[in-house]
Amino acid sequence: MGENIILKDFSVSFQTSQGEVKAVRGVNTVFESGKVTGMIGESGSGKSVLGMGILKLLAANARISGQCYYGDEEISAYTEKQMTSFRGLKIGLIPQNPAESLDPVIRIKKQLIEAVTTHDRSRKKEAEDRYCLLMKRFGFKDPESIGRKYSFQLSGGMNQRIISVLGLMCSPGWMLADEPTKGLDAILRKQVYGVLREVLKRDTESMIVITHDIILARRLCDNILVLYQGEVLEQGSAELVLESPLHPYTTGLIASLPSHGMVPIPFPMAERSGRPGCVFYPRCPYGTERCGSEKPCDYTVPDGRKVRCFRYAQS
Ligand SMILES: Nc1ncnc2c1ncn2[C@@H]1O[C@H](COP(=O)(O)OP(=O)(O)OP(=O)(O)O)[C@@H](O)[C@H]1O
Ligand code: NI
Repeated sequence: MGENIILKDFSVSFQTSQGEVKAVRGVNTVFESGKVTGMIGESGSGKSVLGMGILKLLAANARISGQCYYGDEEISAYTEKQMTSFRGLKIGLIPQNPAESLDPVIRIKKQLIEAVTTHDRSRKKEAEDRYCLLMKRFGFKDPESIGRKYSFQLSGGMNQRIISVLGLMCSPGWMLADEPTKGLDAILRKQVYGVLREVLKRDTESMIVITHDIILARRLCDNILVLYQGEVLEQGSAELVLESPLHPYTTGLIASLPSHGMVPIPFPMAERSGRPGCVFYPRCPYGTERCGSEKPCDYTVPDGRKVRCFRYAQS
């Protein structure tokens, strides 16, 4: 069995000229080894920052507080040097934008081999074998001829598959996939979904998937985290969270899906803004005076979910 990834009061803020932006706030969760955990939530809710925060791949103005553990190891305390050998080896990344993640002036094969040889030069032969095996598995019948090309000579779908191979080159126990289907049409979405399924079947059983695609999340994930303004408002089994949501925000998110009637979540009420309480209070149909003045914590309900809402507080 592999290691769990554990976050304790994990927060990320950015120092900007307009002041501090709190992108991720007080996240407590366990990403279970052997399971697929999905992160969902509106644009700007902090999904990518949380994912990249685990790998410490954040802009220079970012500040992390709280802890991130990989098993017993506190990786949030790692130096950049330690982090460099950790990334790729333990957690492979399928990043949001494949085109930006491949170097346009280095041939495909060279880049992919280097993913292994930067960690250990003696593994060149092994890397070559793995390259061939993975490329074939991802649908490239002739890995050598594709390997001589540059990323700009390939289609978006091909680059997406190559970036998945890149993430898998070092055989990491974990994969982190950031919006693997963003901006893709239905056919490519299906292809990427197939790739993730394949990765899960053959390479790693532990995965974090960031997505807007709730249908993908329902199909692929065992567990779900629901983010809103940098906070995890509900977490638990994907089936429970997506089929019978508890938090008013999750309920709203599901109801706003085309398949569920497209009922939008209400706009924030101006008179409720700027209060110190729950982040969702300005938009919440159940908001009470207490919600405006006090922050709820993560309440565990009998089915095992954790919900950050006073409606689920034990008396
Ligand atoms: N370098 C930065 N400096 C300042 N703010 C930042 C920086 N990077 C991200 N943010 C802010 O952090 C918040 C969370 O961003 P993030 O990219 O994690 O959202 P997301 O949930 O992944 O959205 P999307 O679904 O659109 O990808 C946003 O408000 C964003 O503007
Ligand atoms: Ni994102």
